[in-house]
Amino acid sequence: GGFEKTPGWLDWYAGPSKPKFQLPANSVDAHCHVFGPGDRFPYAPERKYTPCDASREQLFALRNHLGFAKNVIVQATCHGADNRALLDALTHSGNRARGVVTVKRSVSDEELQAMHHAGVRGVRFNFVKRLVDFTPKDELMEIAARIAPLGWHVVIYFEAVDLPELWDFFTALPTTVVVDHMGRPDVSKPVDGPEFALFLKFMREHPNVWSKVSCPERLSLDGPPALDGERAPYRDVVPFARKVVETFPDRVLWGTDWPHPNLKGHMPDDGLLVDFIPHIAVTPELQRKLLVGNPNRLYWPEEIEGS
Ligand SMILES: O=C(O)/C=C(\C=C(/O)C(=O)O)C(=O)O
Repeated sequence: GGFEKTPGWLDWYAGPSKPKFQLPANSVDAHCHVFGPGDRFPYAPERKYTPCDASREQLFALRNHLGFAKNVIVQATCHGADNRALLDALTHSGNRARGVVTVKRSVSDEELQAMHHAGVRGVRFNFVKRLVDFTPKDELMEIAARIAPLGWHVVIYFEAVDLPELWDFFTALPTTVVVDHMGRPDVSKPVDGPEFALFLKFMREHPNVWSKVSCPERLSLDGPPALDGERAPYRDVVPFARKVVETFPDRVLWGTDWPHPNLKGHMPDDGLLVDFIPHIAVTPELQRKLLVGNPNRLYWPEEIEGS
């Protein structure tokens, strides 16, 4: 116990609004976290920030409030490779949550099997330098080779400037690869410029690569949005997210990123983040792929008729 939250850290938005956008049935919040509570699930000693506690009960209450049917809970760096809080949430979700864990090469096959049974379907490799220290690529590739037979995929979180140096490693991964937050493009650059073109090339040339089009609040340089409901908030992010959704409609996912770790400028109202979706997936068909078809095919394939 006694974990002091990182100074300047904002708690998630209390009392999120009810979205105006009606989520389709069986929609999935495909990127969110549970943190602690610290007295039950201590934060990792090697962490680079200490979050506020964010329990499975609060996550599932938000799911119901927003109108999602399911969650994909992603291990965050503040818990390191200690996945107990995440696994506890999966086992109390009534099969309505799947997980993406962080493991070290020392993880045993029995542990991987137990995680699979609990609903884990992927591992996360984080390359964001403010969040993690360096992990040797051979260790990561060894982990990818061990989880591939389980049918798991690899979630990668990196910054756009690092894509060139990570390119050979990413394109050698033997699994489906899911990119967090479009690889954090610099939205001050043109959407048809060379930087984002490299990310689009990554997806175009590698059909095993998917992307989450989430976290506009992290990418936008607009600052706290004037959410008047009509004008799209985070307008500088919209062209980037629309480009990915419309170019690769069958390989995109969306998530709230609740409880939004490491946000200091403003904290988004999760209800208004849901209202952002129609600005980036502009037809009901694209919305259904983004929110229902794609995440259920990837995380609940056993529930799809004829699968
Ligand atoms: O929650 C996110 O996806 C984004 C962040 C943090 C993490 O992913 C993490 O700590 O694992 C961030 O950009 O600070």
